[in-house]
Amino acid sequence: MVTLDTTSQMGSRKARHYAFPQGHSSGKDTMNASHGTSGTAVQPTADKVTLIDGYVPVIDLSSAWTGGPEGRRAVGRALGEVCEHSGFLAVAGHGVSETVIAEMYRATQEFFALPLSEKKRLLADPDDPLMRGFGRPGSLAASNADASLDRERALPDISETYTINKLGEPASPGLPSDADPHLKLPNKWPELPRFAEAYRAYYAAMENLAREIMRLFALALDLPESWFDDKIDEHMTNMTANYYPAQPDPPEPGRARKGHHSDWGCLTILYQDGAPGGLQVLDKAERWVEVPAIASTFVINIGDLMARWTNDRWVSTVHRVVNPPRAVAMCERYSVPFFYQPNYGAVIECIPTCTDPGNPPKYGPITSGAYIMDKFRRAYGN
Ligand SMILES: O=C(O)CCC(=O)C(=O)O
Ligand SMILES: [Fe+2]
Repeated sequence: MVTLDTTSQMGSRKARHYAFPQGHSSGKDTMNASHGTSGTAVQPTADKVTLIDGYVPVIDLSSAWTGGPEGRRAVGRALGEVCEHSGFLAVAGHGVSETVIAEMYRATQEFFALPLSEKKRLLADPDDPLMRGFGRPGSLAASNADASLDRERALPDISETYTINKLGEPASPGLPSDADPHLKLPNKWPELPRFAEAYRAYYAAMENLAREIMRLFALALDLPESWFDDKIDEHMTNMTANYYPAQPDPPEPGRARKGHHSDWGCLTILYQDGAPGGLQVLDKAERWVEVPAIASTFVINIGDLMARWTNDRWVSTVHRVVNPPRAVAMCERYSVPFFYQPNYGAVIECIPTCTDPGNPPKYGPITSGAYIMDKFRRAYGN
């Protein structure tokens, strides 16, 4: 699948990226198809929801689609347990077309391969609270509640980003009249063949998956299955492609591909390729645990807003993206998170089943829109 020649690349200082294995574009959806992912492929079995156990387990969603109410409850239970423990998992059986994923990945590689001057033509409007287009340098670690802004901003993440949001689409969700009009700035599309098409198709697939996962989350929280529906039907989700360039020279001490942080929104659905210098999560013993890229799965994690919504019953776990070891420093990496963010006006306040007399609500109400805009200001200074 993925082969790495670590002996000669430092000499050539030539960036390496992960090619699709032969036959990938057949359009067939199989559990073993792969597009730059590595690690063990997982095989769903009819009678198991948890395919691989651990701090970041692999959960098979198939029973939620095919197993009737009992299947949905079983998957909901499994998701709920993980969300209380690590808040990080990989999902198989998600139903997203391999072709849609492969097209998004191809488009992503093509975009970041453009000359910097071309990418800068799509630079995010400084007034855009959601930083759509080619992102400014920034530091995710600066968004942490306890961060020293000056220190973190002096050590920006070693990545490039490109972001779209549904609010920037022609038929975009409504906003209250007092909302910042810049939220409606249009998405910035590169003039690359089939790029916008690939991104829109992938975004739509993520919207479907996220909505379904929210329904399973409702079951996990002993809520009616449709409880979240009217809070996410006009969601304002940023989909961000991350490009982590090769590192011919050792990075400045203290700088990482992405500094440690927790995600801000409700849940993140992450596509990651299997290149070295990847994702790690902090476990309960404060050890960094690698999150391998497993073929045909997505990583899912809970964000701060969901932790707040559940009165901290569910956890938003700290993670980071490390620099590659020097022996493979010429390996580029790509990842594409879909940061699911409820409707602008959705009021996030303690979910009724997450409190009782001995466990009062810890946080006051806040709207989804105000919350996310504040996080952006911290990380990118807008
Ligand atoms: O690149 C990754 O695997 C994760 C990136 C990430 O954590 C983020 O963009 O919030
Ligand atoms: Fe993250």
